[in-house]
Amino acid sequence: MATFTRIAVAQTMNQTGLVPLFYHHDIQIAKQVVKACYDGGARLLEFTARGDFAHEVFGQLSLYVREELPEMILGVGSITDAASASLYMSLGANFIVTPVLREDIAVVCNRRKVLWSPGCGSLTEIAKAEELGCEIVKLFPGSMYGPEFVKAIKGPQPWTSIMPTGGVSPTQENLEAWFAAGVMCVGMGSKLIHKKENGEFNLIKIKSTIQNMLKIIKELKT
Ligand SMILES: O=C[C@H](O)COP(=O)(O)O
Repeated sequence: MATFTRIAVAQTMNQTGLVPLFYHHDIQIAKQVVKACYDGGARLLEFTARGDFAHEVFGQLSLYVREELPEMILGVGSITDAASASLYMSLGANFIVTPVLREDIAVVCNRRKVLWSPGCGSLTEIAKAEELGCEIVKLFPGSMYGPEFVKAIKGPQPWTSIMPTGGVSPTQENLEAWFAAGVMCVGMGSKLIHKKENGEFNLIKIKSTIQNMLKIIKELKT
């Protein structure tokens, strides 16, 4: 089960403002990426459960994080049904991210008091998610909507906490636009979890990009 409460997860999302996300089928490589993110200062990580046997990799990763990086809050993404959400919570997921809003997922996560963040793309979906107990909605795909969409939502609903994901980039300009619009944090995958020309993850660049981003986000949040 989760080792962090949903309140602790939400607070860390708010404090650090960043949720890196990635998937890899090889546990050794997955561990290296998580460690690089941790060394860069990230304290949340979403493992996107997109491959066959992803739950087996996640289970091992979850044990690794508990033993070696106990301050890291490991969650899971790309969850599309309640059974998968339950499986990953049993494997230690501290938060559940989903590409779409589904009531069955809300029910099983609320039952275990695990934070869940559903992909939403309209004010109606956001309102429904909040009625179901959602603390932080994922605006997905973020770049298709953009910071102006967030500003428009925060007008009538200043209480809404938003995490754009999909197409978010680590540049100062992009981060400034999102945080000025009022997002709580950003989710970031391909533009952060860099690969080298040979296809291997560039762990040094991942670490330095996160260090740099966290500085920028901290300034934008103060
Ligand atoms: O839900 C996850 C997104 O597909 C990640 O998008 P990204 O790789 O553009 O950050």
